[in-house]
Amino acid sequence: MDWLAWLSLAGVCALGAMSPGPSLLVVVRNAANGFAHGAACAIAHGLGIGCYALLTALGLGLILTGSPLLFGGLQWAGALFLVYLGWKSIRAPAPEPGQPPATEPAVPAQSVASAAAQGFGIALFNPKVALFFAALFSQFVGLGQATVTKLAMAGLAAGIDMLWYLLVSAALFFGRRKGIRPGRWSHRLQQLFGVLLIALAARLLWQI
Ligand SMILES: NC(=[NH2+])NCCC[C@H](N)C(=O)O
Repeated sequence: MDWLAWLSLAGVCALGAMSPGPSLLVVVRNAANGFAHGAACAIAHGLGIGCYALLTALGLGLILTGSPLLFGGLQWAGALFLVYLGWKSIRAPAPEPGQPPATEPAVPAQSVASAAAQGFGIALFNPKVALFFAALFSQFVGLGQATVTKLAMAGLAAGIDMLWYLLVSAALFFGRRKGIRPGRWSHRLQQLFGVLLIALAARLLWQI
């Protein structure tokens, strides 16, 4: 993989982590119990993402060596799914001006360990994550690719997710004190995510 491929992988992972969904909800709800809860949830979520991403990269590698034809089919299905995700992100409705962002009730006060368990659990059971990594990695796994490359891909995805949700927890903790709220920028980021996903899928067409 060249540096451009690594860069686009990192960009899509970052925007994937930033897009709203069940994982964000779980981190936000746990962060409402305090920074330690949010951080534990974020770190465990990142670890869950790492396990998932590694299994997906290794699995795709096995499929590619066993049946290149099946892999080709998966790669196309993955590209179509990325276009679909991208389109949905671009078309996502903007928040109404002046409307306060939905505030999530905190989960009932519980231990930091239980916050971590929730983070790990949602990474494994969030259906968006499974499809996302299968589609994304099918665009980057190649024949004869070293296992360490796949490990690095999974590590990159896990690290980015972890960092993002740690930032979210910190922003919620400090922002709540200062009364800062996430604004329109999250909508713009989501649209940028959409464009990047479609560009990535288009790369497959280019390679033929
Ligand atoms: N890189 C990823 N797709 N990470 C998983 C998080 C997905 C999404 N942000 C959610 O909250 O559900």
